Formats: sequence, structure tokens, C-alpha cells
Amino acid sequence: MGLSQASPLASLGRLLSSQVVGVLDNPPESRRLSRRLSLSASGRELAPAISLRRTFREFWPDTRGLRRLFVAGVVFAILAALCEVAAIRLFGHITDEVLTTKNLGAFWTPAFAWLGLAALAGVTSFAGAYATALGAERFLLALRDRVYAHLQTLAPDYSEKRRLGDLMARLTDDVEAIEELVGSGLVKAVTTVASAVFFATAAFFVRWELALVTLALIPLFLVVSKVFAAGFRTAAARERASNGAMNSVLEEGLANQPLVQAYNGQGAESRRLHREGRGWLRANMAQAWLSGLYGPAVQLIETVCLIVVLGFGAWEIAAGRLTLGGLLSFAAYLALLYPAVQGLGELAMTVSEAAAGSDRVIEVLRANPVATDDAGAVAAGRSAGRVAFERVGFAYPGRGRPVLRDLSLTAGPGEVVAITGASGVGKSTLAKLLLRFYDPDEGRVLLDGADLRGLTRESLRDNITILHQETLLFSGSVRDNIAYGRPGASLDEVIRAAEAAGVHDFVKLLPQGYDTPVGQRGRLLSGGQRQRIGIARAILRDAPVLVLDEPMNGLDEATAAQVMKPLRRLMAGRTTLLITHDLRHVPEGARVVELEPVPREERIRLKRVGLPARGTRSTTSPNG
Ligand SMILES: Nc1ncnc2c1ncn2[C@@H]1O[C@H](COP(=O)(O)OP(=O)(O)OP(=O)(O)O)[C@@H](O)[C@H]1O
Repeated sequence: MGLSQASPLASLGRLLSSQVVGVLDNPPESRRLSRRLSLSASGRELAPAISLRRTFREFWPDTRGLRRLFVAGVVFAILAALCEVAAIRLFGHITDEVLTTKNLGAFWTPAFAWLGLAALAGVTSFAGAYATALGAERFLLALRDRVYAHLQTLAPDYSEKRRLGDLMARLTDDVEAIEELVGSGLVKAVTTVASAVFFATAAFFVRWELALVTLALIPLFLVVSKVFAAGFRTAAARERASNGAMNSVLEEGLANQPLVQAYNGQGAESRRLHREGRGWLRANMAQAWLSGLYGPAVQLIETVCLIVVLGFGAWEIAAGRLTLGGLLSFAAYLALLYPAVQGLGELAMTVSEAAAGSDRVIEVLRANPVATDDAGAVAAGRSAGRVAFERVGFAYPGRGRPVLRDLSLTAGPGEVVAITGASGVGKSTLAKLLLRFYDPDEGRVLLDGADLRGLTRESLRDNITILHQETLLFSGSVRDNIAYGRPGASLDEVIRAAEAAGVHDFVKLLPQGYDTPVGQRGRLLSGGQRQRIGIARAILRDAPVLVLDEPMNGLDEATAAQVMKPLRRLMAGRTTLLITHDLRHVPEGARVVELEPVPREERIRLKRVGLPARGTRSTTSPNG
């Protein structure tokens, strides 16, 4: 949406001014605008609308340190606009004093002055755009870091309960929307208003009666902007929705490709994509229809304005109240004024849309970390590894029924406590409490006799290694994934851990050895290989407490046996909580504890089914 390219008025404006239109109406802005429009339209139901003032209150402090850049952006853009005003004035002068009078001698001075002004406008326009972009990008960087850092403090369930794509949109598009509101948006608003005032004032100076007549036509632009804005918004919302649907079909289809092919579902998947693609096509065509109409509508109004200016101007020239140069420079001011006014109309629209986008970011920032460090929390240091659950009761937030009730359990260095029980009984929940993703509602969890609530989370987690059911790998190399256990570990240390975990032999055979990429989520490796890389990572981490959450899940007997060997090595000398529903994988000498579901009367019973070998302490049985 900008100055209509085909209109004579626009051509005149383009001819005389390349700088200001460029500053006020650059293409990335419009790209962002359409993304933002569509995003906020789809996200509206996810977060309540909040006021613009609240958005500024929340994010204005983030502009600290950048405000100078934004002020520079405004100052330079205003200078560029003033240069344009002066250049147009020179154009009028040349028309009257050189072209009309055919006096070539009077040409050179204004011509060089015009050139100088054009150069100055170019430099100031560049400086303004650069300073604003630098401020905007730094703002984005800092805000994205802030939101991401906050997300990292939330329990993993926060992300798990939400669509990943939606959270990513908050960190990218929504963060951009906020920047456009409190950073470059503000710069744009100030410079657009200032430029509109300059061009209007200059037009008044040329001939105020003519200016009054043409300014009276300005509301026509605003009405057209308003009418089209509603249509654009609906079309953008539809486009966003079908884009989301198309992405989910693609994501699901590609992620589950083995399943799709094994079940001969390729045709059905392609048809699904085609169906969603057709919806997307329709939505885009609605947008194209509106954009196609918008241009001619604006052009028509501009032509009306031009005819009015020419007609009125001819009358004024005939009456000797206006020169030809005056009329042309008047038209040129108009050619810059109208897009500025249009820009203001669009700005009002985008500001409210951007505020809606910022709701979604504020919603993330308002989410409280489930377990935060207490004011007096102390660092745990290297723990001996004595873990105790003391009469622990816990229900997930928002869930009435407790998962655990009155549970007591102890485990010491060198001990393996196998926790078994039916699916959903709360075995993994124990691990989450130990890592302080959550705090218990009743009772305490202790490490070396100290309540976890009195320890900093970071120092607590340094003492615990967890191996999940499915080893989580990043898409880096084998080496990166093992070294994740101890950032900065040397290749020798990585290899030693790999040898202990029984991965060295197969890594040696990989095409690039330890530098071989493991693929997305380690998909290029087998389940057993992934699990052993996880063990190598745990060995390198060398924490005194080990939580193994179904480490053999999904592995066949032979592979499980291969994994068990390094696992025993890993468990030696540490405190191990082995969560498993399969007693075949419980090593000899382990203490076995079976969790029973919290019955209707909300109690959980711990039943001891195995006795500790080597005289380890028995499980506390809390169920009185
Ligand atoms: N983030 C959560 N929010 C609400 N409820 C949850 C959450 N995580 C788990 N639950 C519920 O808590 C109960 C215990 O879950 P948990 O994962 O601890 O079971 P589990 O014994 O490890 O099961 P499995 O052997 O199937 O892995 C289940 O009923 C589960 O639905």
C-alpha cells in the first residue's frame, strides 16, 4: 500500500523525490505488516487484548540504551524531508526562471543547489534508515533474548502443553510486532507526521487557497484506507489460518514419514496437503483481489486531486496569482503529502494489530516459573548423593487429584532403587520433583538432608543426571552431543566417556567419526546407539545422582543387554533411581519399590516387593 505507481501525480512525486517516499514506505515494512496482521488475527483468541499503554509500559524500558538511535533516526528522516521540500522549491524556481523565460544562464546555480540537496537528502535518509534499523534490530535481539530466557525458567510442561509453532511465532513475529510498535513504529509515526506537516505547510506557502481545496480531499484517502483495512484484516486472518493448517499437515506428514509409507498413506497425505493448499490459494487470491482493487481506487482519487489542482491552478495562473513553476511544485508537494497521509492511516491500523501481537508475548512473560529459587537459597556444592522423599504429596497445577500422596523414599550413594508401577502412577513425576520442575504440595524432598527448596536450582541440577526414555539429542555431531554433558570437554574426555559407554567402536566406523552429524533428533542413529550416546554424556557429566527413566524402553533384548553394560558402569558409586515398568531390567541387588495409584480416598501406598541386597536401607513405607 503506497503511492500508486501509474498515476501522473505519483510519477511527478517519484521524479522529484526518491528519498522521502523510500523512508516512509519501504518494502520490508509492508512484508512485516502483512505477517503481523495475519498473526495477530489468528492469535487474538489466545490472549486477552490489552491497551496500548500497557504495551508501552511493559516494553518501553527495553528501548533503554537505544533511544539515541531512534532519535537519530527521527532527526535524519526529518532532515531528508526538509531537503525534499527545498528541492521541490528549486524545481519551481527553475521552471519559472529558466524554462518559462528560456534563460539558460539562470539554470546552473539552482541546478547545482538541487544536486547538493539531493545528495544531502540521500545521506540523511540513509543515516536515518540505518540508525532506525540498528535500534530496531538491537531491540529485537534483546527482547527475544529476554523472552527466551524467561521461557527457559518455566517448567518443560509449559512448552509441552502448547503448540511449538505458536511459541516460536511469539519469539519471532510477535517480538517483531512489538518492536514496530515501540521502536521503529514510533520513529515512523513521528517522521510521517512531521513530513506531512512540512509538505502541507510548503503547499500552503505556494498557494494557500489551492492547498485548502486539495487538503479537503484528504479524507477520501482515509476513507478508502479504512474500508480496505477491514477486508485486508479478514483476508490476512484466513491466510494465516490456512497457512497454519498447511504447515501442520506438512510437519506431521514429514515427521511420520515411515508410518505414512508403511501404511500406504502417501496419497491421502498428498490429498490433505492439496486440500489445505487450495484453502491457502483462496485466501491469497482474496488478498490479491483487494490489493488489485486498492491500487486503482487510490489512483482514481489521486487523478481527481490532480484534475482539481490543474483546473484550479490554470484558473489561478490565468488570474496571475500563480506561476507555472508554483503549480508544478504544488503538485509535487501533494505527491509526497498524500502517501504520508495514507501512511498515517495504515499506521493507526498496524498499531492496534501490533498491540494484539504483544499480548501474546506478555502472556509468556507473565507465566511464572513453577519452582523459583528462594531468597535465601544456597548452592548445593558437590553432593554425596543422599536423596530422600519425605511424606511427599503432589498434584499437577490445575489437576484436582493428586498423583502422589504421603510418599517416602530414600536412596544413598551406591544404591540402585528401582521404581516400578503401572503406567501413569507417577514414576516420572518423582524425577520432576527431584529436579525441581515442581515443588511438592506436602512433605519435602531432600538432598544430603537439605530441603531442595533451600538450594539453588542450578546447583541442584548440577548434581543430577537424567536419562530419558528416549535419549534427547541435538542435531549437531556425535561429539557435540556427548560434550553436552560437560561443556568445554576435550575430545580426549569425550572419547574416554564414549569408550566407557560402549559407543567408541561404532563411532569409529561412522563416516566422519566423532564429527558425524546425528541428524534431526539423532534420527540417523539407532535407538540403542542414541541411548549409549546419552550414557556417554551422563558419564562425562559425572553427577552423584542418576535418574534413569525407562532407559531400555523400545530396545530389543540384545540391544538392551548392550546398553546395560555401560549403564552398570555409570551407576557404580552413584545414587540411582531407576524408573522402569519392566523388572527384567532391574540389576541384581537393587531395591525395588512399586508405586500404587492414589486411590479414590487420595492415598498412595508404597509396597516393598524386593529386598535390598548388601544390607541397604529398606524403603520407607508411608501408607500407614
Ligand atoms: N504436566 C502434567 N500436567 C498434568 N498432569 C500430568 C502432567 N504430567 C503427567 N501428568 C499426569 O500425572 C500422572 C503421572 O504421570 P507420570 O508421567 O509420572 O506417570 P508414569 O508412572 O511415569 O507413567 P509411564 O510409566 O506411563 O511413563 C499421569 O496420570 C499423567 O497423566
